[in-house]
Amino acid sequence: MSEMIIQTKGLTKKYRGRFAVDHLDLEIAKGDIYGFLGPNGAGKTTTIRMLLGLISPTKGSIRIFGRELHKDKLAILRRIGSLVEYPSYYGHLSAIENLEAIRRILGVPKSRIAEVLEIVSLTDESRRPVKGFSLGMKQRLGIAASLLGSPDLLILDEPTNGLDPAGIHEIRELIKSMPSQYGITVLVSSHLLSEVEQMANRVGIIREGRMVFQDTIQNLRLQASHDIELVVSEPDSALWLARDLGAAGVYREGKLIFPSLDDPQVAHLVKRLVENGHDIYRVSENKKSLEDIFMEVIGEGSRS
Ligand SMILES: Nc1ncnc2c1ncn2[C@@H]1O[C@H](COP(=O)(O)OP(=O)(O)OP(=O)(O)O)[C@@H](O)[C@H]1O
Repeated sequence: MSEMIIQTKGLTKKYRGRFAVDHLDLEIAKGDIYGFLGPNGAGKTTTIRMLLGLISPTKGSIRIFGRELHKDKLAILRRIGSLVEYPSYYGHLSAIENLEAIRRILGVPKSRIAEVLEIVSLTDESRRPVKGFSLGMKQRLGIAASLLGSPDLLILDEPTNGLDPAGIHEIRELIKSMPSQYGITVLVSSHLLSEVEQMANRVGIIREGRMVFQDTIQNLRLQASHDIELVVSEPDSALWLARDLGAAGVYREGKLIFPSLDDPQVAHLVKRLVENGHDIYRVSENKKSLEDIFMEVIGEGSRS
């Protein structure tokens, strides 16, 4: 099994008796781009604040880089870069000057500023006052700042929130390069699956503080049921025959719809229908989009 970078057990945060985060077991391995998903108010920011040691858990444990966060906080945090909500800058100062202020606090070499500006493709704009930057450029500058300390782990809270499609694309490409080019593991939160599905290899979905799904995106797709749709010559009697065979379906918009039939069941059903004199015009699979599956998982599905 690959090395765990973040592992929480029963991580819980209560505010005035209400669970903001409820017994969360996060597992993020080295090299992951982990999409941390959930609707607004699900508990993502609260979880991230606990991971960064900004607030204490009510209960549960946090291990980062294999060590307990509360025992080795400073050593662990030194290896984490983060961007939580909108970063604030001195608007009248340039990108270089803003980064210089942070560099001094961190005590890293001056040469690191040019390196991080290069990584986020802001080298050409680095002498302009930040107040003229677009939101996407400001977010990239925030990521540059989080990279100054050469972190092993990057934690980004909704980095694409409020960006236009071009800005989202830039941040996505930047995040995608982190594990492969710089060996950095990434935790990125979002309330939209579409924003993380093209960059994350694993996702954790939370709803009302609880983990409802944690696995690869491929397995998220697989776990969803696919409807099998049949168009036949005599739908009513075909439906009865299918019921006798144990396949409960419905007739809708000219199609017989059967949820969750596996391949042998489909083959058996088709065979028996043909044997009983039915003409079968079409057999198709209605695959749900990843977004449909996500909405179902977070309990906002219109079809379930
Ligand atoms: N300091 C606080 N005091 C009381 N309740 C809080 C506090 N911080 C968060 N909460 C509550 O905890 C729950 C989770 O909030 P959190 O901000 O972690 O969600 P989120 O998933 O990050 O959502 P968003 O994307 O809207 O920030 C919400 O119901 C919120 O109202």
